[in-house]
Amino acid sequence: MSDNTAAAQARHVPDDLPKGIQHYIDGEFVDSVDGDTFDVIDPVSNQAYMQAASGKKADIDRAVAAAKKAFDEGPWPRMLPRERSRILHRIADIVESRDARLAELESFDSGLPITQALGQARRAAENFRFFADLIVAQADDTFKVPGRQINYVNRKPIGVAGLITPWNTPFMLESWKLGPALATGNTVVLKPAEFTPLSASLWPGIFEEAGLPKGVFNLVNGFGEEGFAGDSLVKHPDVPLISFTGESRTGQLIFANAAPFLKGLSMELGGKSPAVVFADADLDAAIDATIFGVFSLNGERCTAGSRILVQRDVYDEFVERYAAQAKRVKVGYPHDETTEVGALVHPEHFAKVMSYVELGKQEGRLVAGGGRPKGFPEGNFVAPTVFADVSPDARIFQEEIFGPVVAITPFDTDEEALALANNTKYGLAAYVWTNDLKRAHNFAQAVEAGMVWLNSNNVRDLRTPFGGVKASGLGHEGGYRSIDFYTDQQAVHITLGKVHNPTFGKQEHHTEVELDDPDPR
Ligand SMILES: NC(=O)C1=CN([C@@H]2O[C@H](COP(=O)(O)OP(=O)(O)OC[C@H]3O[C@@H](n4cnc5c(N)ncnc54)[C@H](O)[C@@H]3O)[C@@H](O)[C@H]2O)C=CC1
Ligand SMILES: O=C(O)/C=C/C=C(\O)C(=O)O
Repeated sequence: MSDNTAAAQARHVPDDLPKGIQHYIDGEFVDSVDGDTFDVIDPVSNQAYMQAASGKKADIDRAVAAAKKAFDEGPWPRMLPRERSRILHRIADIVESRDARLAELESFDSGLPITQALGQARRAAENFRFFADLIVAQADDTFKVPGRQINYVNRKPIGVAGLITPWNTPFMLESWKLGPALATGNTVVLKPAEFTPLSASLWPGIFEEAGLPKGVFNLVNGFGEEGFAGDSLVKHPDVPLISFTGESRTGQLIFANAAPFLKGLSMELGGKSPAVVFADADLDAAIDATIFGVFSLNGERCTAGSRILVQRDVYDEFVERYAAQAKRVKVGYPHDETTEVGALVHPEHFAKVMSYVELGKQEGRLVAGGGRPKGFPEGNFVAPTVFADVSPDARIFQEEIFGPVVAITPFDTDEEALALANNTKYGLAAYVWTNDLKRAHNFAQAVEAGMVWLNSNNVRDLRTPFGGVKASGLGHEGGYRSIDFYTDQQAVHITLGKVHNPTFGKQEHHTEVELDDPDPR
């Protein structure tokens, strides 16, 4: 593709792009040991705009060795939570102060609309600030026990955490893991998604400026497959923890590869979440929220409400109004502040989403979109696409598309709505629209989803857990669940008074412990 194409002319290339993207190991930017690189492309022109270092086992070995040394010998795990918290707050301040630049780079690299990329950059700062506060507020359990014992929980950082992240909102999802892993005193090796390495290349500067000690944060770019960076991180014996966000089938592979090492695993995986609209719902609110729920972040969002189930009494009205609104969603260049849906991340992903759009034309009734939008002859642009009357066994009802494509299906009764909602291998999120309080809560109790939003948009307080059930994940991140994942909780039992030893082997009667040394409470 030449530079004269419409897309190449329309794209906005940020000033002062780095010359190339390197790894960052033990406080230094470095190339791959074998010198290998890969092309990084922008999704508007699909042209390579730079090269990134392609990490393999040797690079992961170097990064893990640096992180292990920083853990075994460095100050980070030994600092008081308050001291680490100060550095994390500084990181949050720096991220906030660079939000516009971060958004510009993220939007250019990933195709996310600039206004949404800005929101995600601010959410990344919030993640650091939240864990900076949480680690100081953390109260560990202490119990007074009969026999003048005290039992308490000693939380300890675990070691080198391997963090493997996807491309849909890269910087923010990296912060999701970096915040708690660092707050709790671990050291890390981050392996960002190969489609979108640009924003991650800003972490080293941010961390250095905030005063994070050398070796605590390490970054290895590259692919996930066997022998490459992701796989090598999972199989490294000195990495006891892997926190992974990505596709369910990648999660299964990582699970298997980590099994021989019995590693701690946190898995945030795919989704095909239902949005259930009952006839008594506030339809205006339900339509606005379900439009946002599947078309924001270009539809490349794990919690997308990509199956909308609508009660038959309002089905025709809903479909008509929904399609009309979907047609008004503004597709545009990612850097344009009025854009609501930008360009999908990569031509491979674009081809996948387009293949589902074509399949949908056989499996459902196309009522909006259906392919490349007018005015965008190149680049990874897909018009917001709506299929109605989709049967529950259709592939577009069952499979995660991860793009701006939604399937709408009618139902009659509450029982049918629940059965349809649960009729998928995934269980990440569910959204329910009804004005009947009992119905809403009963549905929430029964639906197979890690997160449920009732008459509500996808907004999560950082104290609540994020995670899925079934093929959508294993474990939860967020709030104290993240602190639990990134720490060992050692139970310590101590006797303060007289020790009541059992009399085994002394030919005496074996008696119950006597409380002759009363607890002074
Ligand atoms: N549940 C959640 O919290 C979220 C889940 N996701 C899911 O992420 C997916 C989209 O992201 P993708 O980047 O396409 O996922 P992916 O699974 O293809 O890749 C994710 C990361 O894993 C690495 N990887 C691939 N194979 C690996 C292996 N064998 N060993 C170690 N690492 C490996 C990749 O290089 C990348 O960094 C969607 O399924 C989406 O639902 C996205 C955001 C949030
Ligand atoms: O920060 C959160 O609470 C949610 C993030 C959600 C996504 O990244 C997603 O839905 O893809």
